[in-house]
Amino acid sequence: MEPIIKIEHLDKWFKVKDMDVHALDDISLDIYKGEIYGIIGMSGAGKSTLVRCLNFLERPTSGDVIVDGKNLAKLSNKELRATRKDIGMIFQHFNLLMQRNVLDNVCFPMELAGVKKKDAREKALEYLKIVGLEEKAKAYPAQLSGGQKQRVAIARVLASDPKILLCDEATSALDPQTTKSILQLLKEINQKYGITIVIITHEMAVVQEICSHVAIIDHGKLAEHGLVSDIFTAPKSKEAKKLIYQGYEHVKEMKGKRCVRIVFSENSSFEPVIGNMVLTCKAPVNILYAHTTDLDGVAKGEMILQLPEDRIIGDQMIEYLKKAKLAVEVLEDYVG
Ligand SMILES: Nc1ncnc2c1ncn2[C@@H]1O[C@H](COP(=O)(O)OP(=O)(O)OP(=O)(O)O)[C@@H](O)[C@H]1O
Repeated sequence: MEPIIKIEHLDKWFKVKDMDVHALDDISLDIYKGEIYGIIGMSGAGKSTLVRCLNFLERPTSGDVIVDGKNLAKLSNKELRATRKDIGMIFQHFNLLMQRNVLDNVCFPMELAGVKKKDAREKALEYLKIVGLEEKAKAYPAQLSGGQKQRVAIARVLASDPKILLCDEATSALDPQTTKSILQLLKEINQKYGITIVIITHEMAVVQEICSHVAIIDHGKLAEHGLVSDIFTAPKSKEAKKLIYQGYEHVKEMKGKRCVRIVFSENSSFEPVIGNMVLTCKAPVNILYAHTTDLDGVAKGEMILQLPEDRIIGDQMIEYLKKAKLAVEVLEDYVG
């Protein structure tokens, strides 16, 4: 199967006064139909530039973007416009037309495409129903909450029947509860219509909530990519580790101490493992953090243990946990 988005050796340079900024540095990535692909990185990493290169809002300096078999660099302007119709986009600040009501906002792209007014309204109401906002059809954007505005933007993008939906920090202006409901809606859309979704975010929680795959971008380079559950269980790059650990509330407690992070499938019997480890090594451990996360339908448990000060006993414990086939990561290098 061919990927629906193929990014090959993508490079983007910006010239700012007499300085050259290397915003994207040799990025190659395959995204397949039906995936929810997260692109995550710190501020300035190059995420927005990358997503804007996917529909040629930004032209890459070199490299190729192939969407549904079409190399965007080789298309005429007309062909590019036609291909862009397959790629919808939603934004952090929703980009609604403030002087139009909700229904007219959703109708707008259909009007531009020449759909008859009556048909457009019917379709728009259908999409408003899907996003749960039928009763707000006559309201104006100023009368809506942030979450409702993003729902309108989602209904509007669905009205163009996209194959791909790009979400640029689409939940960054929303509170955690509203974020969850918008992510749930995106997941439903992905499952119901088979739309491939690319999500740009700086929050690992967003990736963990709905993405099947993730690419970690750091200083314009691809640091690591793959299945979210694999990277969560055993992050390899320093950037992936940083992103996964940045959410821990107990980071302060871990500072200066020797801690390990273990990850296990929820149904595996980890409790006897910890208990037996303590009995075998004859030293107690401190549980600093324990949490279960649902990653794309796979329940994963994670725990952060503070090891005894005695290094030899600590080493024995690490060995014990590894022998028990748990994913074990020593945290001392990355905390703080
Ligand atoms: N139009 C532009 N002109 C000049 N430099 C730019 C332009 N757009 C982006 N850059 C630079 O490219 C780099 C990557 O920026 P980009 O906006 O893609 O990062 P980001 O990961 O999306 O960051 P954020 O999360 O803060 O939006 C930054 O150094 C930025 O200053």
